[in-house]
Amino acid sequence: MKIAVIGAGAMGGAMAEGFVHSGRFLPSDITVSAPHESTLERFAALGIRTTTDNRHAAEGADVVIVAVKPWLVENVISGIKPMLDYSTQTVVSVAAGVSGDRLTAMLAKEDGSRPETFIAIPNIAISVGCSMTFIVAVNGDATATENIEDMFNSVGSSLIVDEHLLGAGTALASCGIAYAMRYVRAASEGGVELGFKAGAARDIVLQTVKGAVALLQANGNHPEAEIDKVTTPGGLTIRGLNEMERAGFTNAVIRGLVGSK
Ligand SMILES: NC(=O)C1=CN([C@@H]2O[C@H](COP(=O)(O)OP(=O)(O)OC[C@H]3O[C@@H](n4cnc5c(N)ncnc54)[C@H](OP(=O)(O)O)[C@@H]3O)[C@@H](O)[C@H]2O)C=CC1
Ligand SMILES: O=C(O)[C@@H]1CCC=N1
Repeated sequence: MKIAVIGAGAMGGAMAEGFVHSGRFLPSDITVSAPHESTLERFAALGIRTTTDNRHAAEGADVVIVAVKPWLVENVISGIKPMLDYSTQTVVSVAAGVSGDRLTAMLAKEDGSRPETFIAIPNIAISVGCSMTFIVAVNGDATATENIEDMFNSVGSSLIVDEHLLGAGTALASCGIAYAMRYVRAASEGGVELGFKAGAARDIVLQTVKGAVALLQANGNHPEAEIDKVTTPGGLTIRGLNEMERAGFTNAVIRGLVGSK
């Protein structure tokens, strides 16, 4: 499968790197485009094909991924639309907040034809094969949907959702990875105040978070059931948890998620 990634910033770049590191795709099967040569150099160093011409990138690709800022999607699509072959090429937008209806309108040709079209919202861990990606089949038959799902499953997990859940998914997983990292930062800073050097505190927090994830994935328990095993009655953990809640921990997380939807 040949993939064109239009836009080589944080997300486009992470996707290109992830696809190559997955081992599923040859670097030469990926083409990345961006307006500035300087943006493209690090991809060329990985053997990825690069170009400053979006049309050239899209030419011959089975899947064209649009990974520019939301307000540039229309312009980018109108630039490549005349040479897209809708009978063979699938278009995927990763732009947050650009609806399926808008994409369909942007992509429609004068004869009314439209390509297999998807919205996919990954998160930045796609670069290391650990994305949580939400996929909406805007106009996708079963085979195309399977292909797109397969492509994103090669770089993490994916979930097909109705479009009305996309904002929630974006907040929880794509913005959410930043929120998880903010917890890591906060806990690391706490670790320094408690006496560890910064690097050691970070490593300790990462191993602790890894342990929490591994436990929950292994037994499928609700987090509170695992927390109950840690909170020795009258012990230390419940004092810490209650202090965190007094400072608004759960409320702050939920407000952050709802605020980013
Ligand atoms: N960052 C994230 O975690 C996530 C982002 N997204 C979505 O991904 C999209 C990109 O976001 P992000 O990567 O963060 O943004 P960035 O600003 O990091 O990247 C945008 C990229 O687009 C390139 N670009 C600008 N204009 C054009 C053009 N006309 N043709 C081709 N490329 C162009 C820029 O090139 P240059 O550098 O040369 O100027 C840059 O490489 C957004 O729509 C966002 O909603 C979705 C999920 C998560
Ligand atoms: O902050 C943003 O708008 C993008 C979309 C989701 C994650 N980053």
